[in-house]
Amino acid sequence: MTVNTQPVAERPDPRAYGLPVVEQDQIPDELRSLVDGVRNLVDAVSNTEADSATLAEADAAVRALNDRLNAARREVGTMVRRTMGDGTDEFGTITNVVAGTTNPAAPPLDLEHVEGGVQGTVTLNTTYQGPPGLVHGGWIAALLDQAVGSASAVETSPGMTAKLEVNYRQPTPLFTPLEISARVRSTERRKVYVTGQIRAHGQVTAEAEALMIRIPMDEG
Ligand SMILES: CCCCCCCC/C=C\CCCCCCCC(=O)SCCNC(=O)CCNC(=O)[C@H](O)C(C)(C)COP(=O)(O)OP(=O)(O)OC[C@H]1O[C@@H](n2cnc3c(N)ncnc32)[C@H](O)[C@@H]1OP(=O)(O)O
Repeated sequence: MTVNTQPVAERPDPRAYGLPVVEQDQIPDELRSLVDGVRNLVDAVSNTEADSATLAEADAAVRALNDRLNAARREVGTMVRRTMGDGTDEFGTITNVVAGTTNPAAPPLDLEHVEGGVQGTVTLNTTYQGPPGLVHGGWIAALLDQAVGSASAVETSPGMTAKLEVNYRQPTPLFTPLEISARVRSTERRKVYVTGQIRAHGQVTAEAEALMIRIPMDEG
């Protein structure tokens, strides 16, 4: 197996695949604020014990807003280009369910490029609950999938997850800063082997081994 974690200079431009690209810093502040507000709304709706009249009023207001916002929608597959801490660019779908900038269903996860991979911190509320007070195992896998995919993309080039094995070592708590990290371990042709971890209070709660397959490019 060849070990080569040097960044690949040639990166696919999503525009070449017919996908629109939005620059991260061109997303209006009003939209960022709305995303944050709706994230809080999801948490509020999930946990409310408000009376029926209040619920009916909120329901009508939300439905009216849906109609207004749906009057102008982005294309499915719209990508966002963002700069990861050290100046490295990353493309991702703007609605990516784990890290999409405009997706209120995505936890506010910003991964930064570090030597050999990525890392970031996220705190999850009850929207991501599985067992009482704990993060759902599917979301733990989703966070790790995003981290290994992102590490592979910035250290080599973008790809798809072919295999993801998750070990759940300890319960992962809600309302606690979680450190997410991933490192590229080795590469072999289009195969990229990546490991990932989630830590709470410095202890590993979940870890993953993944195989990413890079999107084929003109490299023989
Ligand atoms: C277009 C846009 C351009 C811009 C791009 C920007 C993108 C964003 C970038 C960055 C952000 C990153 C954040 C994302 C994170 C989340 C990722 C996900 O959730 S991905 C969704 C879940 N995964 C799937 O749905 C995959 C479904 N499977 C497939 O599509 C195929 O099976 C695929 C692509 C994985 C492989 O298919 P093949 O036809 O391309 O490749 P073959 O020729 O079969 O395999 C190549 C090598 O890999 C091995 N391989 C393939 N699959 C394997 C497996 N499951 N286990 C072991 N080896 C496998 C093969 O044995 C072969 O190895 P040998 O080079 O011959 O040694």
